[in-house]
Amino acid sequence: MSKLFRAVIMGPPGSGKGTISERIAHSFGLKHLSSGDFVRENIAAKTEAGVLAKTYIKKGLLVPDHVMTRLLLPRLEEMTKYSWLLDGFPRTLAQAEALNSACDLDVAINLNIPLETLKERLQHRWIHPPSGRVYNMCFNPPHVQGKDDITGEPLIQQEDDRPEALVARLRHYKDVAKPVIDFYKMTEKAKGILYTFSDTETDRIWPNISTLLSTKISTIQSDARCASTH
Ligand SMILES: Nc1ncnc2c1ncn2[C@@H]1O[C@H](COP(=O)(O)OP(=O)(O)OP(=O)(O)O)[C@@H](O)[C@H]1O
Ligand SMILES: Nc1nc2c(ncn2[C@@H]2O[C@H](COP(=O)(O)OP(=O)(O)O)[C@@H](O)[C@H]2O)c(=O)[nH]1
Repeated sequence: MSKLFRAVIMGPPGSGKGTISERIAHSFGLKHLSSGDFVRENIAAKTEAGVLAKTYIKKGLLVPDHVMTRLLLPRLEEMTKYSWLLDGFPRTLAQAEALNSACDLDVAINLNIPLETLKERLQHRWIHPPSGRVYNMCFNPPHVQGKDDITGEPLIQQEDDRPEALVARLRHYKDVAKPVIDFYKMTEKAKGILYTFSDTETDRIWPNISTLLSTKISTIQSDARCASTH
C-alpha cells in the first residue's frame, strides 16, 4: 500500500523552484502544482479570482492571501488521490496557516541562494508566458534562440526580472518569507519537515534533494505498510 506524499518548495525568485520542481515531478512521479500557473490559468479563464489577481500582478504585487487561498485550496481538494509538490505557495504566513489547516505536509524544501546568483540568473531568464516554460540563456537555453521549444512561439523577459526591480523584489521576499520559515520551525504539526538547501548551483543541490525525498518517501510507504498489517 502506498501513502500519499505532500511537499512544498519555497525560495526567492530565481532560486530554482520551477527547475527543481520539474526534476522532482519527473523523478518521483509527484504532481507539480505551481501557484503561478494557477493564477495564469484563472486570468486566462477570467474567473472572479483571476480578474482580481490580474489587477495586483499588473502592479507587480503579490495577490492578496484571501484571493490566493480561494484559488488554490479547492484545487488541492481535487488532488486528494495524488502525491503532489506545491511550488510558489505558501508565500506568506497566512497562506502557510491556511495550508496547514487543509492538509498534512511531509516535507518543506527551502532554497537559500546568494543574492548575486539570483540577479545573474534572472537577467538571463526567458519565459514562454502561455505555458510558464522557463529558459536560461546559459543554463538551459531553448533549441532556437528566442523561441519556445514546443510551440516555436516567442519568449519574453519579465519586467520584474530586470536588475532594477529585483533588489526590491528580493527584499520583499525576505520580509514575507521569514515568518513562513519560522512557522515551519515552530509549529507542532509541522516540526521536522523543513529542509534548507544552500548553494549557487541547482545541479549541486539536486542530488541532496533527491536523496532526501527517496528516504522520506520510502519511510512513509513502509510506515503505511506496517500500519496496514497491524
Ligand atoms: N502564493 C502566492 N501569493 C501571492 N501571489 C502569488 C502567489 N503565487 C503567485 N502569485 C502571483 O502570481 C505571480 C506569478 O507567480 P510566479 O510564481 O509564476 O512568478 P514569480 O512571482 O515571478 O515567482 P518566481 O520568480 O519565484 O518564479 C506572482 O508575481 C504573484 O503576483
Ligand atoms: N546558471 C544557472 N541557472 C539556473 C540554475 N538553476 C536554475 N537556473 C535558471 O535560473 C532561472 C530561475 O530558475 P527558476 O526555476 O525559474 O526559479 P524560480 O523563480 O525559483 O521558480 C531560470 O532561468 C533557470 O533556467 C543554475 O544552477 N545555474
